[in-house]
Amino acid sequence: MSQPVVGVVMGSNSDWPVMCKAVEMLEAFDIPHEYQVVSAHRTPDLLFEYAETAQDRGLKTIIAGAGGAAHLPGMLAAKTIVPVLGVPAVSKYLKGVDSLHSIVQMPKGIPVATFAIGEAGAANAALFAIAMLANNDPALAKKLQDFRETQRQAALNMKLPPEA
Ligand SMILES: Nc1c(C(=O)O)ncn1[C@@H]1O[C@H](COP(=O)(O)O)[C@@H](O)[C@H]1O
Repeated sequence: MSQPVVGVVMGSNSDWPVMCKAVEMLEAFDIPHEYQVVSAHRTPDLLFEYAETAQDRGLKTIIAGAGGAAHLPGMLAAKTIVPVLGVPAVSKYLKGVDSLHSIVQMPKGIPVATFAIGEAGAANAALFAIAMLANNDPALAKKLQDFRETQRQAALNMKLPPEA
């Protein structure tokens, strides 16, 4: 795959069941991407290096997922002007509401675009990154329109009650 334009990072490999939904979406749209564990708490030096090199390495967006005291997206945003899309991971005890509140309440001046808790948030963060890339890529814009159309048809074809 060519040089990554979207970076997907997560605080722990325990976030993978959520964050793989972002990776799967990027793969479905053939977006060059990379993914790895980066933690503001456990690997702060790596976080700084990741953020400081992101723009020069060609990343156009970073999707960052973390749970609990989810400082990863905000600290990345503090260190780079590459747009950061935050995904609240589902946490064990507070079910991701803690992650959501940690990510969404950024101080004025350092934005993190915050998505829904869990799998839908991860998939939507990837779709949002794709939509931003599609602004300058007509072929990708067409793919995104086709995706919407497929989804629309699937909803129109839904039967009630749902089949088992
Ligand atoms: N929130 C963060 C950060 C961070 O914000 O940098 N680093 C790890 N974590 C989170 O800790 C949770 C538990 O991690 P473990 O399962 O490894 O104990 C994960 O959801 C991770 O995102």
